Amino acid sequence: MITTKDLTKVYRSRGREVTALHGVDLHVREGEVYGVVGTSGAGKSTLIRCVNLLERPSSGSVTVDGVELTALPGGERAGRELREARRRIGMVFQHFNLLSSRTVQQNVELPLEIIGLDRTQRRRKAAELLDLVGLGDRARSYPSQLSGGQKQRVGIARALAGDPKVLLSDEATSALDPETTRSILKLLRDLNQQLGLTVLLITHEMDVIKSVCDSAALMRGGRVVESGGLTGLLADPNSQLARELFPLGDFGSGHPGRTVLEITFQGDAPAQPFVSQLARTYQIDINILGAAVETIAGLMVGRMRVELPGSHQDNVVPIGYLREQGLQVDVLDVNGAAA
Ligand SMILES: Nc1ncnc2c1ncn2[C@@H]1O[C@H](COP(=O)(O)OP(=O)(O)OP(=O)(O)O)[C@@H](O)[C@H]1O
Repeated sequence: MITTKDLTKVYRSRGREVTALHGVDLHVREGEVYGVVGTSGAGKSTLIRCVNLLERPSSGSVTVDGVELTALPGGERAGRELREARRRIGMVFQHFNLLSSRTVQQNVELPLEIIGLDRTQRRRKAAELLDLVGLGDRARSYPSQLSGGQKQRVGIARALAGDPKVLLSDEATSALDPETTRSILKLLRDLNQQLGLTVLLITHEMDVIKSVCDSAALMRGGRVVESGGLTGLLADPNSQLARELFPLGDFGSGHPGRTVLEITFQGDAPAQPFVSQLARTYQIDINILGAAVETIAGLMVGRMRVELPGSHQDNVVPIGYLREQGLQVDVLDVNGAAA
């Protein structure tokens, strides 16, 4: 649904050049919630602004819903085709960007006025959208009379006015408290499911990725350093995103002459029995160094670090047994890294 190829953005101001994006390839599938995470200055805002061409990339291409936006004419002012394509891309902002002199309903009607809908159609559509975001009873309020979460709901209703297939969210929950953040993320998830909306969001919070995203990309220094579906990333022992999403903590790394395993299980895989089954089957003492269970992307994921007597070679058969149970098993070296 959204593809960027070799996207590069160089800002030039007062003789200085900053390369904010270095050849970014991103692929967001239809109907998924995709999160881009990274620390400040990683290039997230630049990336999301390049996706709807609020910012013109220096090179590379952006395709949304089959239309290559970067191939459409438009310099300082967007041409008609680009404006049409943008209408199918909604955007929500960290600071809501509502007009304070307009009521909630008038804010939602604004993009409908630009499209040229008449008054009756605008009213009907705005009322539907406000109902959808749970603010049907606040149509006549002004933004200053609303809480942060309610303002963001108005921002979301406005973003949906052009019946977009794609919603871009630029740190939509960063200005909100944790409980309001949860309710806005739930709303985004509900809209994704009810309307089949594809959502691309940027955030600096791993919790946002964990609670709402199907896929994620990690950005650093203007580059995507890792990306993929969350379940796949969690099964990858070398994934840095997975470690940040699901930190195991410092459980220690065992003793020389013993083997440390990291066991990851997902969904319905039994959390406990495999350790006792393994101990019984092979008559070995198993030392549990640590364990954690979390719900990520709606899926229960667990990880356990255990220590077995003997070297890796001595434990080839028990390790094979665990893998036969459908468990992801990684043998850690003495420093705790996957061998
Ligand atoms: N308009 C601009 N002119 C010059 N440099 C810019 C401009 N916008 C962003 N930059 C620079 O580009 C780099 C990436 O910035 P960007 O805002 O995309 O990162 P970010 O990951 O969104 O960070 P943050 O979360 O702090 O907004 C930074 O070095 C920033 O200083």
